[in-house]
Amino acid sequence: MTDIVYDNDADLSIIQGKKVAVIGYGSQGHAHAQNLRDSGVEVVIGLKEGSKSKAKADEAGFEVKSSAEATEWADVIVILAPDQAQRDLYQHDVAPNLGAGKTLVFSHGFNIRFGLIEAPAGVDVVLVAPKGPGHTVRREYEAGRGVPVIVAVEVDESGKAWDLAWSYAKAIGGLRAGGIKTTFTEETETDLFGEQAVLCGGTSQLVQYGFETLVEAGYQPEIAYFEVLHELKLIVDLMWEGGIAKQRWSISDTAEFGDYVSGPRVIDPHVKENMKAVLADIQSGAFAKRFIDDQDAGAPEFQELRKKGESHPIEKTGHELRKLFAWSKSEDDYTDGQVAR
Ligand SMILES: NC(=O)C1=CN([C@@H]2O[C@H](COP(=O)(O)OP(=O)(O)OC[C@H]3O[C@@H](n4cnc5c(N)ncnc54)[C@H](OP(=O)(O)O)[C@@H]3O)[C@@H](O)[C@H]2O)C=CC1
Ligand SMILES: CC[C@](O)(C(C)=O)C(=O)O
Ligand SMILES: [Mg+2]
Ligand SMILES: [Mg+2]
Repeated sequence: MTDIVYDNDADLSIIQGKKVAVIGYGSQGHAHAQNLRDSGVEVVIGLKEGSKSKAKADEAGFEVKSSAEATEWADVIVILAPDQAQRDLYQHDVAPNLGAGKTLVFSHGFNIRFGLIEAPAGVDVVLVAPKGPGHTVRREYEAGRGVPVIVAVEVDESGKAWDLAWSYAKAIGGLRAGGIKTTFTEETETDLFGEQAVLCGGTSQLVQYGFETLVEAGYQPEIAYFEVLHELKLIVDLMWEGGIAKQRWSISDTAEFGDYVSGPRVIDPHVKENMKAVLADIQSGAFAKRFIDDQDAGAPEFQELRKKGESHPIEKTGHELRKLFAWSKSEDDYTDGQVAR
């Protein structure tokens, strides 16, 4: 069994003794910044000129500097801008202000693994990657729990990079759930695979096909939505609590038998071959190149795919239905006022 690191194995005072700049105040950025601060760490936020996020960081009571000033001020610089923005941000604002003895922290290894960022000599480079969305990282911390983290050290010039990384992981709440050692390569490739093949890409496509199949057969879209999307969370919650076995224990025997006979008809062995092809594109760098080249060109492919996803009929059905839930809060709270985003 892999060693799992918990709160008692890490020294919080290490990160409490550092000045930390969190660059980016989005999903991960706001969560790391607020959890660090609640753990007694001195934090400033680094943002670009005219940033839309500045108001939120101000409202939360943080000092906001330019990314360059924040990097110059800090001992520990946490790069939590979007992956596609990190290369330019690093070149223009971070690198010129990175003195020896500082530490760079990432939450995803993309830019290091694919050679888009190369830290200078004298700088430690570490990864503390929560295995969950940033808003959950904050929510769990506030609830006295945490989201598991995986932790890596790419460069350990100081000889103290691991101690600092575990201390940081503890401060954001990750070691309440547990931390596992990894490498930048393992984190990057498994994270990209998980989100593309199963968690985001695979699941979204499965749900859309399920919805389309029922609606095209003449069933009501609202009932199709409940069946393939709403209830998915309730089923996955059981898997999360006790594995696939607990989910199968809770459902009816009819559902369990259908699971065994029809699951492999839908997700047949070709799907595993497709997954292997997706993994190969991640490992070779083909996916990273496609993503970054598109971003460099103004993201035409990304924008077109996003628009197509947003206009799928399941989004309209879901938007209307969720408004009717008694516990529903405005979707504007987490979509910046836009439907489905
Ligand atoms: N989202 C998640 O839950 C997870 C993300 N990660 C990793 O965490 C990192 C951050 O991702 P995520 O939180 O999704 O990012 P977001 O897209 O939520 O980050 C947006 C933030 O970055 C700011 N930003 C954008 N460009 C720059 C720039 N050039 N300089 C400074 N700030 C900038 C934005 O400012 P503005 O408002 O002005 O645009 C905003 O504050 C990535 O490496 C990602 O892979 C890892 C695990 C999970
Ligand atoms: C599953 C998507 C993710 O990898 C995450 C929330 O962990 C991401 O990049 O946002
Ligand atoms: Mg990811
Ligand atoms: Mg992830």
